[in-house]
Amino acid sequence: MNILDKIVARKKEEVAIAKAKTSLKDLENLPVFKRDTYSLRKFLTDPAKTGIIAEFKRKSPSKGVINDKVSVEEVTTAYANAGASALSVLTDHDFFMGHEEDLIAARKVNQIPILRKDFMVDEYQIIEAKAIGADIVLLIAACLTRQEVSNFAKLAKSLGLSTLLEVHSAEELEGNLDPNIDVVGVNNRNLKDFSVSIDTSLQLAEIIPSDFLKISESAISNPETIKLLKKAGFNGFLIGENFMRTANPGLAMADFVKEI
Ligand SMILES: O=C(O)c1ccccc1NCC(=O)[C@H](O)[C@H](O)COP(=O)(O)O
Repeated sequence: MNILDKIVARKKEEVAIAKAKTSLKDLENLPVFKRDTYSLRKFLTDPAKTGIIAEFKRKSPSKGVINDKVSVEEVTTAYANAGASALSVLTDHDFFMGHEEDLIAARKVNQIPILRKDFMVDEYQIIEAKAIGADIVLLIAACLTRQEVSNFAKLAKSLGLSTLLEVHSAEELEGNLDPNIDVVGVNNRNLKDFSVSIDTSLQLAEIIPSDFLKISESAISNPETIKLLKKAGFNGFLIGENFMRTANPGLAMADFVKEI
């Protein structure tokens, strides 16, 4: 079993527990569920923003603990003030030391789109994402069938959420380009063996149809890479560890954006 298989197996158990604890009706009755959402497309194409989707990430399977000393409110507001187009907040507990409460806290203090960074395996999580304050859901092609991608993206659209489809290869891209997807993300990290290469983004950029915005995800650690990715047509850049490994991730982002 590779790490992605393990995460997905655990996620299915967690969803079963969550469903037994909180009904869909209870989620839909929360005031936050009824709010207007922020559009990822709108914020990614705003020239006043940087295109960076800045991630709050305490721990990862590939790096272990990155930073468990900082506050989600302080870091995410500093990211927003540094020009983030959107925020990404991990809500997976077991593998990333994240929590739904982190996203709830980030929502209370930010007025830009927030991605629920988790492994979606069930429609329940899409509804839950809206109920905890997210604006964007992540659909990882490697974890889902084409039918699930299509169904989940349709549900997300009906709730006013943006959908980010994550791919790592041409095979994952082809057949998953559903019209309800807003943005295609190319993950430079192979989630099965943790190898990373920016070339994955550069190669796939050419075959992502122009009607989808595109972002590059993972292993982005210097401004030169952003320049290269922009030239290849990327509208956005998902960055976690490079900021989170410092004592002051918001300041790290502010310094980084001076160079892009
Ligand atoms: O980051 C990991 O080790 C990882 C392992 C298994 C599944 C997913 C994983 N990461 C999720 C991500 O895609 C990243 O958190 C995100 O793209 C930011 O990457 P980075 O800037 O390299 O922290």
